Amino acid sequence: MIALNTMMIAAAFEIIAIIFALFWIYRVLCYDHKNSRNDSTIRREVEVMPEFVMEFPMEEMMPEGLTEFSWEEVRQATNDYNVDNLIGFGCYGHVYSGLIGDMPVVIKTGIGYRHPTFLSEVSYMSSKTQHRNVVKLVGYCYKEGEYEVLVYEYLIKGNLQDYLKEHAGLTFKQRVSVALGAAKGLQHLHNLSPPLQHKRFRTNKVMLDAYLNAKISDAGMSGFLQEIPVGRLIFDNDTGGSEETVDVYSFGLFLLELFTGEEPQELTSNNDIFLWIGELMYLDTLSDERTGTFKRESLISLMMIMMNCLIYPATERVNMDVVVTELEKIEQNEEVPLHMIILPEE
Ligand SMILES: Nc1ncnc2c1ncn2[C@@H]1O[C@H](COP(=O)(O)OP(=O)(O)OP(=O)(O)O)[C@@H](O)[C@H]1O
Repeated sequence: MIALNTMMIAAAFEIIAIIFALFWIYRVLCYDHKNSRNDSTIRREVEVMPEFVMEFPMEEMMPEGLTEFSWEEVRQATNDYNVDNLIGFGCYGHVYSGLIGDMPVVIKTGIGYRHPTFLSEVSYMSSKTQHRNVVKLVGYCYKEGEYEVLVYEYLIKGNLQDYLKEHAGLTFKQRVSVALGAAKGLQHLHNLSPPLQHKRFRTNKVMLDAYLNAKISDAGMSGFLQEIPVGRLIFDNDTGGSEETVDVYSFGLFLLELFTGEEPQELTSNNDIFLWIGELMYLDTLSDERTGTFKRESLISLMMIMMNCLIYPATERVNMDVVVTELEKIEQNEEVPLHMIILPEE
């Protein structure tokens, strides 16, 4: 028993040493001093950013490729806004599940909020968020000054945060695949021109379909929510970054929650980040019980990605292209070679 403990502690120290070494090598090699701005510059940018910036074209246009549902269709789909169909209360309004025809949908009712540019916002949102890892906006229902409703595809396994609580036995490989799906969704948003930031990315903004494919929800919603006079929403993530680096930071926290099953803590320095990421070493020693087997180098690569997402100053953070590439490598590393798959006998 003592020997086992000593081995576990030695393994833990070995991993810490490797991570620190890799991290410092990375910093020396990759830090772009010329183009870097320090954190206080970025903080100032966040402070002076106008609160109600609109990120979508202002001219009114009819949303293309979206279905316009009637008030009656929405009323029937929600069983007359029956409490049994109510699945949550979001910042935007009440959220219902229901069926329109035979299509399962999620209906977000923005009643009470008045967006004079609703149609152009919806149009913009839909055109920018068409990706297999982004929850699909299928339609809307709108009458100026009276009601506004967004209709999304329904993802049967709900949000990742709740799913993790009920499925602690999700394997390492499944978690990597969820992480990769979510990363690709964010990568798509960030690579748009101009880039679209999610701004409220976290585990409850990632939905899962029946096959555990991850899709980001509320992409492009920040424009809507900025108009709601609740200060908390605007700079939900004041972790010292602006533009896409805020989402990248959130993605680092998302990974920590996904792989530890614990809610993210407040991390205010690189030291805090090291300490929490270090906790992942327990996954190494407990691998069989909690998350199935996986290779140690995959865990180390994952910890490196987390560190590079969470690092201060924000200008040193990686972008989502790098995150996707690195997660793909981990996924391939965890793949069972074809010749090792034993097929059941006929
Ligand atoms: N497309 C979807 N498929 C399945 N469930 C969904 C979908 N969209 C939202 N939900 C669920 O509906 C509930 C409300 O979601 P919503 O995103 O509107 O608000 P929230 O995340 O609870 O809060 P916030 O307003 O801060 O975003 C959550 O339980 C969420 O998981």
